[in-house]
Amino acid sequence: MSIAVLGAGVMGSTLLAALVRSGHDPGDLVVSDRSSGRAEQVAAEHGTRAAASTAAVETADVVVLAVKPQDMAALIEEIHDHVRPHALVVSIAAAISTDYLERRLPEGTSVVRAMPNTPALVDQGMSGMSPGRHCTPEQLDQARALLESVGRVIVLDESHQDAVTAISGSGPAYIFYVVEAMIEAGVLLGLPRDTATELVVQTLYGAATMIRETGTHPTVLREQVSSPGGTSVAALRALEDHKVRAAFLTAMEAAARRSRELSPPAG
Ligand SMILES: NC(=O)C1=CN([C@@H]2O[C@H](COP(=O)(O)OP(=O)(O)OC[C@H]3O[C@@H](n4cnc5c(N)ncnc54)[C@H](OP(=O)(O)O)[C@@H]3O)[C@@H](O)[C@H]2O)C=CC1
Ligand SMILES: O=C(O)[C@@H]1CCC=N1
Repeated sequence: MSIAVLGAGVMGSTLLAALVRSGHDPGDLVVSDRSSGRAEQVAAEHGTRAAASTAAVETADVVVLAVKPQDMAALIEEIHDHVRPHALVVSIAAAISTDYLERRLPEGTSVVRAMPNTPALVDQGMSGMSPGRHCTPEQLDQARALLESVGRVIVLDESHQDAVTAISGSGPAYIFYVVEAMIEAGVLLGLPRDTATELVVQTLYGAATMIRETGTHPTVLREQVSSPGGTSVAALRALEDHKVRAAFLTAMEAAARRSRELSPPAG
């Protein structure tokens, strides 16, 4: 199966690397970018080919659109006459609906909208995907296999994609922000920065592994850490005083709203 990745930025290059790691023949993979130098550099790193977007899609069974939402209209116009009749188009762009893609691609083109995240770089990604009108079950499986090469995948109604973008798409940014803040706190408390970093990163990794492996509700896990009258409840009281939980709710509402704002009209 031949796959073209259009856009060799953070996500395009991450997906390309993962496809090679998961056993795809690099000869079946081609990457393009607005900057041909960037496409060639990314292709060389992974032993794949680089080409112009038009040439890349001419031989592709699956076309991955990995450009920013603002660049999508121009890219689709560019490739419109070159997409193969039975190709599957998978867009990973925030805010771009399947309806928008279907109206601009040749009539009947099969489309999947997906929202992965950057932990795909270490095969621990989380993707939510939604099929378009013409996507067959086999093509949905094809898209699933592609995204499973970088982590977990759920299929859900497209009406939830702004929420997926706000939670798991942008989610790594919030987690890194919390990690930064905890490291800074460690430095404030007198720890060397590398010691603070090791303590925080392993704590995050351990806590995430516990949630995943025990299946225990996070509230129960938090209660297990919180000794009566102890240190954890003192810290959690301060987080409540500063309305951190409310801040997270507001933040993710803002991300979903931004996703809706970025969404161009379908017609
Ligand atoms: N970063 C993330 O965490 C996630 C991003 N996404 C989505 O993935 C998409 C890509 O994001 P990201 O990788 O971060 O963005 P980047 O800006 O890193 O990568 C996009 C690349 O596409 C290039 N490009 C622009 N127009 C074209 C074109 N017409 N043909 C070929 N290449 C083109 C850009 O060039 P130039 O630099 O010149 O603009 C850039 O190199 C976005 O739509 C985003 O919403 C989804 C999930 C997570
Ligand atoms: O910030 C963004 O717009 C993109 C979409 C999800 C993660 N990064």
